[in-house]
Amino acid sequence: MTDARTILVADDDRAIRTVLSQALGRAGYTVRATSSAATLWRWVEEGAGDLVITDVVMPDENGLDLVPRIRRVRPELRVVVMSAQSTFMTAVKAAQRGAFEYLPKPFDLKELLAVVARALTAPAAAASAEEADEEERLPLVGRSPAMQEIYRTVARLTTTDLTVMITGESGTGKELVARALHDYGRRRTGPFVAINMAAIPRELIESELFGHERGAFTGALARGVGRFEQAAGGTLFLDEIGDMPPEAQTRLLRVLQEGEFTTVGGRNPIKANVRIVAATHRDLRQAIRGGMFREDLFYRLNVVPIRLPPLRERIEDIPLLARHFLDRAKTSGLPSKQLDQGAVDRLRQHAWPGNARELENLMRRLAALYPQEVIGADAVAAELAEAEPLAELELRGPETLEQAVERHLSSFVAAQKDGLPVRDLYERVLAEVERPLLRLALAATRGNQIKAAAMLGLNRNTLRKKIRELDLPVVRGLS
Ligand SMILES: Nc1ncnc2c1ncn2[C@@H]1O[C@H](COP(=O)(O)OP(=O)(O)OP(=O)(O)O)[C@@H](O)[C@H]1O
Repeated sequence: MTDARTILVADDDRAIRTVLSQALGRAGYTVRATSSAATLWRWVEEGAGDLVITDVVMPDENGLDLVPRIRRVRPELRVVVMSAQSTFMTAVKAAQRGAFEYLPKPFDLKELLAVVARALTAPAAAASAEEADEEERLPLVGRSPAMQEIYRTVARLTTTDLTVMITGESGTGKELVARALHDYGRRRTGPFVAINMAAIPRELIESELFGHERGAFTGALARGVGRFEQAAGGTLFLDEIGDMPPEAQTRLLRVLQEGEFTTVGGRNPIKANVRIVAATHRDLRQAIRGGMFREDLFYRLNVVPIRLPPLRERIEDIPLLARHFLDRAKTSGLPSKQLDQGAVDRLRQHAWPGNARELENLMRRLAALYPQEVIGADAVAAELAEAEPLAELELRGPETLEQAVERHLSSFVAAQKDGLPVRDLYERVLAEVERPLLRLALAATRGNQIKAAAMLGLNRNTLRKKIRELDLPVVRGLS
């Protein structure tokens, strides 16, 4: 190492200044620490320091506001922002204003030292500090360490166009993260176009994605613009990518490799100008092993993976999320409600197989159905029990669903003479289960597909597709 690098630290908390000075000093750096933004600014203007570490909330000025000013006068001077207000917006603002890194407090000293080392050695980027004064509307809620990690990743990605693959169980917020990547990213002035692979008939996916020429197939009466073209200059969100049929996968791979595409039935290549964000609740590695998903496409899409943890792995987020969903319910016209401590405790005990979406639906139901303003544990327990008839059903009765299915299947297999039964057995058996299940859900909700989808824990588009595939009668106007 050449002569010691100097680090400027600004934080109004003396304890933090001491800890940082000691840790950085031990690591061989020279440290100048102050409690005020004004002093930090003076040092910066004087040309002192090789790196800045600043807190956000200081008595005289907000550390985040200082970042673009520092970047303007000394573009080479990197700034690391620390904050105890570890919300999504702090992370995003820090990134958008040109901070090198954002550290939610409390942080680990080892992590801090690693960030400092990177900040002092990373090659200069051509990033420009851009100020965006978006209102404090939090698109993503939750302060668990797992969500903090996601905020940091999303924030870092707002200054790039890298392809992102979001995985997570249904209802964990994959679409929300995709939107945040767009809304706070470089392409935010362009369109955000979403396409759900599970909701479109397989034979139409390619034309939906890439468009088609007039007469390209029966029914193609006019030229159709595909989502790739619609999303030009913006973001294309490929939802349920694990459900993409093989031919479409091959075509998508080619587009990603070559940066251009042709419409179905067309000849002239069109330049692709989209940022791709893909999402799936499936285990794609398993799909690859099973020959259902192309490995080369997976690696093209999985440039930056983001894994959204299920809600049961971050129960500390439940109170904040519940509050957030009650507020949302109120904005959409439902009465204002609060949860008492018992209700919150009851929420924490639930397993949340439907994740944030299940919690959101529950909060809407509570807001809509319960007259009292403060909701207690009993109401929550009653609604949770109501929402779980299937789980209970399986435990009750002389025969479980699984046993019944097994009994039917065994006699079916035994009836096959040489032991090797018909083709498509898997699909056929699943359809046998899906058909009555969907029929029941539709009957119970009097044909209301939105409610039936919520009851089943399915995406509305997925339900619609299944109704079509299984040829179920659609009864309208009942509700
Ligand atoms: N961290 C969060 N903060 C606030 N709202 C959230 C959060 N996570 C999820 N939600 C809300 O929960 C609902 C479900 O989220 P979303 O549709 O993004 O899930 P998903 O993972 O895409 O689900 P699926 O795989 O079933 O399509 C949405 O209404 C979303 O706004």
